[in-house]
Amino acid sequence: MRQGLDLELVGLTKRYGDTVAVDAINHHFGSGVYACLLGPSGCGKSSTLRMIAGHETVSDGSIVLGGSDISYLPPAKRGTAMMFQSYALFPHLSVADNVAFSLKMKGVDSATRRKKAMEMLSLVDMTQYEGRLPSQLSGGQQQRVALARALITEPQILLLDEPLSALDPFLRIRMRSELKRLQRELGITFVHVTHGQDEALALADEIVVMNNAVIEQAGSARDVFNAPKTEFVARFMGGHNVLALPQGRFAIRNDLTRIATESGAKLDGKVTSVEFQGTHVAVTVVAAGDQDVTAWVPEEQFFSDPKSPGDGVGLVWDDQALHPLSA
Ligand SMILES: Nc1ncnc2c1ncn2[C@@H]1O[C@H](COP(=O)(O)OP(=O)(O)OP(=O)(O)O)[C@@H](O)[C@H]1O
Repeated sequence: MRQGLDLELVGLTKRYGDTVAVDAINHHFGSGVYACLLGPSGCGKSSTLRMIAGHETVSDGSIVLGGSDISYLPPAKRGTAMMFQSYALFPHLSVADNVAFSLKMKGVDSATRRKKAMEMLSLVDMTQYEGRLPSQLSGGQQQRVALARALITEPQILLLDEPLSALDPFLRIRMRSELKRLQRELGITFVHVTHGQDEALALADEIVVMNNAVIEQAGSARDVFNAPKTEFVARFMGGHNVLALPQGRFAIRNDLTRIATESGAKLDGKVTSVEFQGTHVAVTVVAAGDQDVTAWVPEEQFFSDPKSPGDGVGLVWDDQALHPLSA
């Protein structure tokens, strides 16, 4: 395992003409974390990643790796490596030559290149495909080659831009656990851009949620999911209701919102939809103030007292489950 370095973004800004794509963000990535930059399309995730990689110029602010300002270094001198969404493999080069490519550019001799490329291919379990061309590989295999190619430079930080988006759902879940394994084995920092909440929750030690060019919230996956600070984060992470109550606005998890079985409901409403989801039933209620509130009722409990659209119901929760929202 390599000794990692901390990565710091200080007032990092990206402007394209009049568009502010990244607006003076500050963040500290501890060494050896798996971090996900999560947010909707256009929020500035890729611009942030590309600035860290050096594929996009910094408009303002700086990128500091292990105490050194790398904002103006060329990509190959930063200690970072990037894996692209499209993998960007060279179609005319074999798997082994694709992986060894950056070493060739650096003038490393062919025996050392080959040895190193085979080590990297072994890391991603692809040694037997070393002689194939990219077009002779499946999407998942191409992705492994792209990973090996990025890792051969021994980066401190691996940057991944939507690395799983081209894979089918089954393979995506498999590759996701492989990424996590690789990161653990190498002990380096991974910064992974995604717009998938499930992907971020499954992978990340730390989730950085971006919206409109700024960081809305950052923290451990568990904290960001369990205690969203803004309405945007609560809605974007999913699995939450946003409640407007006399004492303010709050987020509460759907599974901690319950249908009252006796009197004492905190909100009354009418069922508008009932969806069976396997382990639970999602019961959506329109409550006072025309707000939609969804309770995930464990399936056995639901079927012992089923509800249908049009039924009047009460909603209850423990007040400790409410998280005040700042915006
Ligand atoms: N080269 C460019 N020239 C002009 N505007 C750009 C350029 N690249 C990105 N933008 C704009 O900057 C904003 C942020 O884009 P960015 O690609 O960083 O977002 P994103 O969160 O990665 O989105 P996506 O998930 O769709 O890739 C968007 O409004 C986008 O239109």
